[in-house]
Amino acid sequence: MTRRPIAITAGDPAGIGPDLLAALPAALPDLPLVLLADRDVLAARAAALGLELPLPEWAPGRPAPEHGAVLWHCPAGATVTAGQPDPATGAGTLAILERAADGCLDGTFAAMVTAPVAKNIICDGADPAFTGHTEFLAERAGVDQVVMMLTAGDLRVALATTHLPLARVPAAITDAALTRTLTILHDDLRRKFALPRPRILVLGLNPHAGEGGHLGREELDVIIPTLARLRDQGLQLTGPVPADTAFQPDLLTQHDAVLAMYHDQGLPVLKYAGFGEAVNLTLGLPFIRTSVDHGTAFDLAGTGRARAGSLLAATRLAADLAARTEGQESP
Ligand SMILES: NC(=O)c1ccc[n+]([C@@H]2O[C@H](COP(=O)([O-])OP(=O)(O)OC[C@H]3O[C@@H](n4cnc5c(N)ncnc54)[C@H](O)[C@@H]3O)[C@@H](O)[C@H]2O)c1
Ligand SMILES: N[C@H](C(=O)O)[C@H](O)COP(=O)(O)O
Repeated sequence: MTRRPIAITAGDPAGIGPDLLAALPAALPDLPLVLLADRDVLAARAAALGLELPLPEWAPGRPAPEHGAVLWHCPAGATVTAGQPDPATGAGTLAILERAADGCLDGTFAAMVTAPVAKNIICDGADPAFTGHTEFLAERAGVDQVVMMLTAGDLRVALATTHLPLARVPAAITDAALTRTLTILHDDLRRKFALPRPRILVLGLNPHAGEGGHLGREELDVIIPTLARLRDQGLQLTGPVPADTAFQPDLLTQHDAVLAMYHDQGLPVLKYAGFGEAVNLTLGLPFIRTSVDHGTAFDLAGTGRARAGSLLAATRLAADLAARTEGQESP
């Protein structure tokens, strides 16, 4: 088990993040956790849910807990009402992400786990260019490319493009970007998941993987030649295969991960298979970051009906990965 604490970020203070954080200390008493949240928001949500939550407070410079949870108070920046998002809290939400990422970069934290943010609320209140944790953390860590991968049981789905308007996806699938994505995916499956020769199933972009060029040329012009070159370098790649028939048990059991070309090609299948228990990971960062598979669910904030399964799974996976990769040059 990791001795350094894991940072857990609260996400949008009006969403279900604080509900889930309030339940975490009792659910995972053995793990050292630093919860980054507004103390009043967390206390109010715990009270609404009938949870006991007297958490010791922590701040950088103080001894980190070896087990159990502590709170790093991070002001929300506005009065918070559960279920009513407010762009005035956007800057506070981003400041939490910065603190967690910087703590991972300087070695204070073994990993970070994120509860959901609302991208539009951050765009409206703090940073119009914000598109998601994935891209934000890549920039904060100074890396040019990362890979979003979600896991649900044995199913792993990674994405070649993330939070991009659909109209801009084809142009983003270039030889350089695909090469980088597949290299990161291959390396992280080896290092983080102990798969010495990962087998990756790559989807086409167009219906029927382009039907020999009659339904789109991206397969012929970019994906097929890139995969051929990477196979020559030793990567085990199948495809590009038509996305509509790729998610069948026979094919999936022969592969360790699927690479989808865009967000809504891969994630609906993954979330159908495991919504509520799945975990989102960012590969290619110089630290471990996991997250929930769901959004802010403003309709459920403060009601007690938010399920905590995905946050628990994300926290356990972060702890396992931290223990597994401790001592490696880059996790
Ligand atoms: N990890 C993240 O930060 C993340 C992930 C996805 C979406 N989002 C953001 O969340 C916001 C809302 O997105 P959305 O409405 O598409 O998705 P959502 O996941 O918030 O909600 C979709 C449906 O699932 C339900 N649901 C979600 N989480 C649940 C839980 N833990 N337990 C029980 N039911 C749950 C909701 O009540 C809703 O009916 C958007 O602004 C989006 O940007 C953030
Ligand atoms: N694409 C993710 C999903 O659908 O679950 C979600 O938007 C979160 O992405 P970030 O971790 O980049 O915020």
